[in-house]
Amino acid sequence: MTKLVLVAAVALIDPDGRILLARRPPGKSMEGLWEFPGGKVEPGESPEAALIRELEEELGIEVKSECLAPLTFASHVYPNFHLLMPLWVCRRWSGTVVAREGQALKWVRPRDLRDYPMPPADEPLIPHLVDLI
Ligand SMILES: Nc1nc2c([nH]c(=O)n2[C@@H]2O[C@H](COP(=O)(O)OP(=O)(O)OP(=O)(O)O)[C@@H](O)[C@H]2O)c(=O)[nH]1
Repeated sequence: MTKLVLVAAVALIDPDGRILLARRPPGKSMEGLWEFPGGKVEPGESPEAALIRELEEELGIEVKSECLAPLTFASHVYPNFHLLMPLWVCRRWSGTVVAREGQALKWVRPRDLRDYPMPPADEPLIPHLVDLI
């Protein structure tokens, strides 16, 4: 079996029920695709801690673990690895979302998510968000 990669991701939801997508920058794998904020879980790190760290690094916001609610997960075979990606939802954070890594950001209504090309692992997650909001 190929390497299992654990990635923690979140649907941040604003008071209007829109979800934050971030665009993968040029030069990265799957560049230009829109994804949920998050990233790889480092050895010895909990998935929640990894997500909280990534949200601070990428978006400059502070999230408390109590404000993360598990929603669903993606399990997807990419050519070089198997992605296992739990998806949390979060409606409460402190600070203002800013693109700290120069990535494009967009708040998107669930029914419009299909207008934003996402990595193939993410597509099965969309109906869960449509149902939730
Ligand atoms: N954050 C995030 N990553 C996702 C999503 N969907 C998806 O397939 N991924 C994949 O999960 C991995 C997350 O890695 P990362 O963001 O921490 O690191 P990276 O892009 O620097 O890694 P890479 O360039 O080695 O792929 C990437 O391979 C990314 O393509 C998603 O919705 N959010």
